[in-house]
Amino acid sequence: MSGPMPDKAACGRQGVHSTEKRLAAYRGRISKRRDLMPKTLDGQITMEKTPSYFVTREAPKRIFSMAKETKLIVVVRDPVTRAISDYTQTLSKKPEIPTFEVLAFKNRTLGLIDASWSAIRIGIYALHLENWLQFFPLSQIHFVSGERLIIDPAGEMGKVQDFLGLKRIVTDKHFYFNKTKGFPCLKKPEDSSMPRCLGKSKGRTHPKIDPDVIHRLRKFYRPFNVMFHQITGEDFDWEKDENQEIS
Ligand SMILES: Nc1ncnc2c1ncn2[C@@H]1O[C@H](COP(=O)(O)OS(=O)(=O)O)[C@@H](OP(=O)(O)O)[C@H]1O
Repeated sequence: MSGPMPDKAACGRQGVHSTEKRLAAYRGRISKRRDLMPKTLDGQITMEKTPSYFVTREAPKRIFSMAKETKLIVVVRDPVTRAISDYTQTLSKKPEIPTFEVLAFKNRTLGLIDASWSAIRIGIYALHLENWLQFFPLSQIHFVSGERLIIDPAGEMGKVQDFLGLKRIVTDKHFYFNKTKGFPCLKKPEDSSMPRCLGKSKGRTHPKIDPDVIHRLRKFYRPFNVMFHQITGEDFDWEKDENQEIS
């Protein structure tokens, strides 16, 4: 950079000023976007789905300042399987990326996991949750088990409906299991006469990962899983298969 350096005070003022400007612009965008939304009528619930919010540092504060009574639903699955699923999705778009085994380590000889790799970082649920608990009480956050959502979709959906204070309308009779896909499908959604199953890009086959790497990852996640279990009071049963993915 060339030219005279601005003095510190000016730099500071400029920083505050531009932060305020950015915040004002952000609030403006949010309120404009909100004006475009249809009104929520009596008896309706407005829902928004952005998976990345759970791991976005600023999200809890922003959502809290917009509507502190918001109910939050987070779908979690075994973090090791989640990391492999995440990698599989990236691999499908960029086949040239290094192997999972290479990306997972900072130093493989020392067994040092690369926790800055997003596929791994996202699965440290306890840390992300602590960020949300600075603003929202645990009673406003509901966790859906990704594993149980596959084997017992009606049971998991029952708990979601209870959490939202809704009558249990979605039940067992709304689902059937698609053996080819390995996932449940909705028998007949309201807006169609056809069943609705997961799209083509879901349920991709995961690459086979070196069992030693899975073992190392299990060890890495264990304390965070324990912490997550202690905070939520829920057991997600992720500790069964030492060297294997939980599907
Ligand atoms: N309804 C339901 N029940 C259980 N599991 C589900 C469901 N919907 C998505 N999935 C699985 O979640 C993984 C990521 O899915 P998505 O592609 O929708 O996620 S995202 O769009 O990237 O956020 C992906 O996991 P894998 O297929 O194992 O890699 C999806 O299959």
